[in-house]
Amino acid sequence: MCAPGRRSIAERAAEATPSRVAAWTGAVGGPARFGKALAATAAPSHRRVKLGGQGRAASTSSGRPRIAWTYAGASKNGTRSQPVASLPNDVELPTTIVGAERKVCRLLTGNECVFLTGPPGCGKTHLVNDVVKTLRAVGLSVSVCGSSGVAAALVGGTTVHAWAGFVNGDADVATPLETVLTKVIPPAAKYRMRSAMALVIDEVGTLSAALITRLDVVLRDVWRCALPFGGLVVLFSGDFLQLAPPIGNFAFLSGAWREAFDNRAIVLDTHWRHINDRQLLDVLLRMRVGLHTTEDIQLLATRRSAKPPPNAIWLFCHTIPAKDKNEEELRQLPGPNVTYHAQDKVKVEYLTLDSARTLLDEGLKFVRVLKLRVGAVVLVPSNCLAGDGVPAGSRGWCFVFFGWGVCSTPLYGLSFRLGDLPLWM
Ligand SMILES: Nc1ncnc2c1ncn2[C@@H]1O[C@H](COP(=O)(O)OP(=O)(O)OP(=O)(O)O)[C@@H](O)[C@H]1O
Repeated sequence: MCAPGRRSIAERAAEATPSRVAAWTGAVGGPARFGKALAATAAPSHRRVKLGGQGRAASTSSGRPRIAWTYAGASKNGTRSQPVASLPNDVELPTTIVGAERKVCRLLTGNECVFLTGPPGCGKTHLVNDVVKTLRAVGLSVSVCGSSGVAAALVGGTTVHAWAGFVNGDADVATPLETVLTKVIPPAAKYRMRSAMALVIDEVGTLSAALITRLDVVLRDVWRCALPFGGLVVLFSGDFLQLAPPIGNFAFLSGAWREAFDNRAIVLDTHWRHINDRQLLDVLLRMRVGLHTTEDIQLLATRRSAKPPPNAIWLFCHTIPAKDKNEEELRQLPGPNVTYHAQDKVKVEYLTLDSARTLLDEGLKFVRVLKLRVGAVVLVPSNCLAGDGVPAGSRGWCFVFFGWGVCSTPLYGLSFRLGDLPLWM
């Protein structure tokens, strides 16, 4: 029962359902229905099984009836009576999407898990972003994660740990499962897991097999379904020939991985990043598989210099020396600092601004206060400007700062050099 004037979750879900989606199906159930889900393991081509519960038709302002989530009575664990999202059967993909994007979207909406891989710069993250955009546009609730804060930022998501509510980080992989389920994972995270129709994880190569296994068993419990990842359809993307997990075994050694993907993968093979430098691309591709030649090493050695040019990018293994170097370079530039303060916004109901701020600060490690000066070199860390033709990793420099009306934060302009063409932002 809802208090007068307050709308039920079913009504709110129905209103949030875009008109292009025929229905969201209610899927809740008690232990008696669990057997159905277990039986479904024998039919992998139709992986997701509705666990029962009463889908309730709710009409919207347009009068179109929709089916939305409902509760199906209380269970021993109160949170278990929360609704579970499930993929609609009849998702209609836009005719404009083609190629690999179409293939991945068709597999996912057909309840097939997808592992997307390929060499560096072949567009895995780019494709993941496109797929997420398309699936959301047709009304699916898609959770997006990266294996690290930076990987998450590139796909506009959160870390896997944050999404799953592993608030103690990797410690929650080793803690007994029952403790993690009952005492660690907050209700908000369980709600998040139950609300997702698809889960996307980019840069999965650096996650350990133990983490994948833990995620799998947690989702099986939260969804009350014995299928891999509880029946949640997943898109994992990454390249196992780039970085190994810092701790533990490769993710593909997890039993859940084999159950979800077997040996199947979609492999991208168009090289976008070094498209204009075939020689470097060949060296990198040989290094990736450990087949680099003496000539490759000699070629890379020519890039070594006792006196690096002023525009060289410095790489550090740790944040503190990188920050110190940035400060040092900034001090050498003339003119005053122009300071920018990050402004966080919350778009979801289950987070307060303060908790979102803590999550962003801890997870993404982006600076809260950024100081720049005219002449400072900047680097685009994500594909946020890809729509303007500026790929991730592009370098630019601040050439002027504008004051604008009564705004206290000045606008700034950047010039990015792409080949010989300066692009003014
Ligand atoms: N289909 C595409 N059209 C245009 N540009 C693309 C396309 N796919 C990728 N790119 C560009 O190529 C660059 C590399 O893409 P991306 O970062 O997605 O590759 P990746 O395979 O994820 O790389 P890595 O393995 O290093 O993470 C990006 O700048 C991206 O904008």
